[in-house]
This record gives sequence, C-alpha cells and structure tokens, in this order.
Amino acid sequence: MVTSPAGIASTVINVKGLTNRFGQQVVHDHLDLEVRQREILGVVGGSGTGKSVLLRSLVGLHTPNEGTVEIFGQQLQSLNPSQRSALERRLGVLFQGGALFTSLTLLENVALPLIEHIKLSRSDAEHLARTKLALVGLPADSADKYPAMLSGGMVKRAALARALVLDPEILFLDEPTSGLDPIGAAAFDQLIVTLRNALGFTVFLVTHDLDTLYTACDRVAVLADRKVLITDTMARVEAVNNDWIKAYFHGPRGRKARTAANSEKEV
Ligand SMILES: Nc1ncnc2c1ncn2[C@@H]1O[C@H](COP(=O)(O)OP(=O)(O)OP(=O)(O)O)[C@@H](O)[C@H]1O
Repeated sequence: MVTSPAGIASTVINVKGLTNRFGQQVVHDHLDLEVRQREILGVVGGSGTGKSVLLRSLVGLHTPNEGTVEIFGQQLQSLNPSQRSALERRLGVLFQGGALFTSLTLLENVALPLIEHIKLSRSDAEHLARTKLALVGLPADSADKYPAMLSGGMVKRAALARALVLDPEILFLDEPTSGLDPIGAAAFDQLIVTLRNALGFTVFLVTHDLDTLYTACDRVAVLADRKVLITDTMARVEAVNNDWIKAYFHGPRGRKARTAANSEKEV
C-alpha cells in the first residue's frame, strides 16, 4: 500500500452520505466509505445489501439520490462529459459473468477499448491486446477463440485482460470468482494479488467468496443496514459483535476459509 510521508495511505475513493433508493426501497442510507491507494478492498454483505449498486455508483453507471462520490479528488457528479470520460479511462471494470461480446474473438474483445477510446489502429490495438492476454496467463492460441469455446476461468481472465487494457489505476471487480471451481478461484485470486503488486493499481472487489476475503484482501468493508458497518482488516472485522458478521465469518465456511488461509501463510 502507498503511504504518505506521515504514514497514512492516500484515499483514491471517498464516498460520503451516499443514498440510493428504488421506489420505496432504500438500498443505501447515507453510506460512507474510503478506499486507499493500492489496497485490495473486499466488499461483502448479505444478498441484496447493495454491493453491486455501490459499485455501479462508483463507476458512474448509477446516479445516487444523495451524497457524493469522489475519485482521485474529483467529484463524479460535478464533472462535465469530457472530464468524466477522462476519469472513466482511469478505471477498469470486470462485471459479473465477464460480459464479453460473444460474436468477437478474445483478441477482438480486448482490443476494442483501445480502438474505441484511444483510437489506436487495429494492428496496434491487437498487438497490445495480445500482451494483456499473456499478462493474465492465457495461452497465445486463445486469442483467436470465441468466448463460447473457453472454460469459465479463461473467460474471466479474458474479461480481466479487457478491464486492464487501458492500464487503469482502480480495478473494480464484481464477484470475480463466482462460477469458478475452488482451484480456478484460488488461481484467479492469486492473479489479482500478483497484478496489483506488479502494476500498483487499487482494487475494489465485491465478493461472497470467503477464500478471496482471507487470501486476497487487505481490508474488508461490510455492508449491513444500508450502510458500511465497518471497513478494516479481516482480523478486526471478524471480532465485531454483529449477527450477520458472526453467522458469516464464524460459520463452518468461514472457519474453513480462515484455516486454509492460515495454513497457506505458514507454508
Ligand atoms: N435498477 C434497479 N431497479 C430497481 N431495483 C434495483 C435496481 N438495481 C438494484 N435494485 C435493488 O437493489 C437491491 C440491491 O441490489 P444489488 O444488486 O446491489 O445487491 P447485492 O448486494 O449486489 O446482491 P447479491 O449479493 O445478491 O448480488 C436489490 O434489492 C435489488 O433488487
């Protein structure tokens, strides 16, 4: 994590008083959250607590009813369209399911943002796209395949390559390991950590995967009661006296994930 001379990590996302409503349903009620530079922040909470809506509010795909979202010190809602698109280029997003275009090859999928957003020629874009596919561990011959021809893990990696193609400073991941088997999920978690260490981006990661929380995240934010209940290290989050936290982290799956993460650290 990058720290200032005073030893305090700088904040890259600052959410204040965020309120999101759909009709009568209040999903977020004056929610606050800070994300620090270079950290991997895991966002967790029961189903329907608004994790995806939060992610969408941060990347500008959902306009909140109230509150402010500041990214790199710029308030999203106050930006004009060109400032907004300049900011959006500094963000990479991997949606649940990968969301690749099924009619395009992996290479075409990954090259597309380079052609559309920074107007690279097709050959330059494809050259760069090949390097990104290699970066996420895909074999060279996968470039000309269509998403339907690949395993779920390979599709996730290709979607990650596309999310990284403009060298984002913040990477947003929505349930990146859902649908992967445990070995594929663990490999994907490790890939995220390795890439963050090598490239230095910040990660905002929505997940239900306890193994991801224990092995990949520096801090965890728990969504409950329409707010962020706590944002802290796993050790401190586990100790909070809250019914959902107790059921989630101290249930059999939580215990298993914690034991596995501890034994990995000892190896
Ligand atoms: N566009 C929308 N219109 C109406 N309601 C919505 C919309 N988007 C989200 N919601 C509602 O907001 C609530 C939070 O949704 P969200 O998808 O953020 O939850 P989540 O915490 O990500 O859930 P899960 O863990 O099940 O994926 C849900 O009740 C959902 O139905």
